[in-house]
Amino acid sequence: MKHLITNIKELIGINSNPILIGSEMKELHTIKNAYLLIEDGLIADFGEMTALSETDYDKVTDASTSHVLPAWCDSHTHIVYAGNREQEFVDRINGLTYEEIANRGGGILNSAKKLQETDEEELYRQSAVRLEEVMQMGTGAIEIKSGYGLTTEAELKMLRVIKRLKENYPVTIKATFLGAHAIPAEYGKKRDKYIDLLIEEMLPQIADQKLADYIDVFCETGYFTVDETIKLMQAGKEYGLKSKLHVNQFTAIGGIRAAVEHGALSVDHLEVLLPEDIEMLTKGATIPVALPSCSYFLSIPYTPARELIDAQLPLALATDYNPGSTPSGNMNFVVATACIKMKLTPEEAINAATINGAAAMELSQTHGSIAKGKVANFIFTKDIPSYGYLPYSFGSNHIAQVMLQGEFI
Ligand SMILES: N=CN[C@@H](CCC(=O)O)C(=O)O
Ligand SMILES: [Zn+2]
Repeated sequence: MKHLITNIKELIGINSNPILIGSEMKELHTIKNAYLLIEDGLIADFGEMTALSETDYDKVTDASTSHVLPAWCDSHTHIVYAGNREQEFVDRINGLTYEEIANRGGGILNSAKKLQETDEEELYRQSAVRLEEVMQMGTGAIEIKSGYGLTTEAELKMLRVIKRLKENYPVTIKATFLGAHAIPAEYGKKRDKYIDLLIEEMLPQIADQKLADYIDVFCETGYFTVDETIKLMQAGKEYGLKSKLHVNQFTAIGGIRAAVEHGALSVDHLEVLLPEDIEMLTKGATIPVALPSCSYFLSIPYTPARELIDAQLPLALATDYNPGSTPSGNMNFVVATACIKMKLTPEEAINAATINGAAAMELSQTHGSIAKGKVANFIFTKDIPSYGYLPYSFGSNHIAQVMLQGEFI
């Protein structure tokens, strides 16, 4: 099946590099008045309209009112959860902090209780609604974490739901095991017993059933220590799982050094960064990932993204869609907020949300840019004056249509 898209106002994100680093992120290559040829769900060709040679196509679509860019690659989400935490939102408005709510048994443990009480079918149904919502907002590849189960049974349930979503939707999904999201209350002072459960009971079953691509740990004061994080990264590695870590959200305790030294794929959050953390990142290949919607929702500092890019590091942007700190999966808002609050240029923000997001999921050979052979995942915009208008005119929906795997959804 050959589908030709003609007269594209501007085709955006033409790039064959697997990741863009530092000043490279400023470049966003485009072609004005372009065509795009899609064959069997992949990009077969593209170029200027004037270079298009006459051939037979099965379908032709005129895109003369659209800018076309790669679908978003959201490398950090927790979209499989049960219910919501709207009450905690109101509690925070009334003066409690995220930490105070967690210390009273709210937060992650609140979501874990809800998820344990929800059957697998209902959990799938609620999660599928969220996945469909983010696809309509332009997301074509997404990472989804477990971590609201915190028992073997409930963690496996979450990961099976992710597997079913993978099978049923035309969006590329990577699954991450985040059993080390919080210590369940019943383990109290016996935290070592919970770490043993993660390593000796959960990991082997998850690996045996091929339910996860990565392992994650919430390395943070009050959650998991650096030593525990290292132990879990090493255990994951024995089962072939690279790490993608939650680090430096509230405090800088040395998680970044551990991540880089143990070859983590990404370090995510980074709202609180010390100069030595940035220095450490320049010595390794671990990708920093910023989550600006989380900063927005919790009123915590924004990741110093300018400093990271100016240190010649790559940067990826993701949503962190979850019920507690970021009940939003809108990558368009993430891109706009990165420009408005973190001083990224529109070019840097779009690159961070596409090709660098793909790299943070090891998908950049197939996703995240316009290049021959890549999956035909695109956002077709409404009639806007330029791609910079997307973050500038924040909060409006500028998407006319989304194409995933060569089909309009
Ligand atoms: N920080 C850790 N985990 C999630 C939020 C957890 C929650 O509040 O449910 C995050 O990435 O922000
Ligand atoms: Zn998260």
